[in-house]
Amino acid sequence: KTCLINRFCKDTFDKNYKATIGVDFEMERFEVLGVPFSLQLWDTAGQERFKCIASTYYRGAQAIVIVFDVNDVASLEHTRQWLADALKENDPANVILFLVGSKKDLSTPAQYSLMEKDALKVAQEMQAEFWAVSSLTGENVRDFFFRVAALTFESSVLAELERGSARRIGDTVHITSNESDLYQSAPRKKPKCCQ
Ligand SMILES: Nc1nc2c(ncn2[C@@H]2O[C@H](COP(=O)(O)OP(=O)(O)OP(=O)(O)O)[C@@H](O)[C@H]2O)c(=O)[nH]1
Repeated sequence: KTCLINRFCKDTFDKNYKATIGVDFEMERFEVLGVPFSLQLWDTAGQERFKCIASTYYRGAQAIVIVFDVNDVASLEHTRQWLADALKENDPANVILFLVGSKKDLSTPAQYSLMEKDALKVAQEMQAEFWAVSSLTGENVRDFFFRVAALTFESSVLAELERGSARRIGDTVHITSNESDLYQSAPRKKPKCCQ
């Protein structure tokens, strides 16, 4: 997870493993349809002993990205448990899910296509979008995060529209302007007979 975020946010790759302790945070700015939009990326720890700290940061996520190693079947199996943990803190109806297979550079095309079948099944079960990436080569990393930004932007706009329409339904609309205001841009001339 850390390598994936570092590839996208800093365009770097470090092959030395440093476990995330608790949680790390990055912010990336986008412009979607000309509108500035920031994505906060919370990189939570995968090691069992730090899980308890990490899980306190799951709440309120707009998108959940579950990452596994495409060369490790057990890590794909484990994604169901990660999803269950993340959904304890979130309403599944309000969250966008991604299943991401990492380290694609380490698998041969034959190995990859075997694994892809299983990953697509799991993704379908989860109702998640599946992406395979390599943080080492950068394959698919930018496209993946742009997709996350596009879908979270869309869900923010929809949520804002819903809040707006709820306000309109409950409100009473007072019309306070007098007739003359309505014609400000083109004042009516008095008919000749009244002058
Ligand atoms: N070849 C290859 N190695 C990778 C790739 N992504 C990560 N690694 C290596 O895998 C190890 C773990 O990567 P991290 O990104 O730190 O894993 P993590 O999920 O953040 O781990 P935790 O912080 O413990 O949750 C590191 O040694 C990385 O160099 C990749 O795309 N290709």
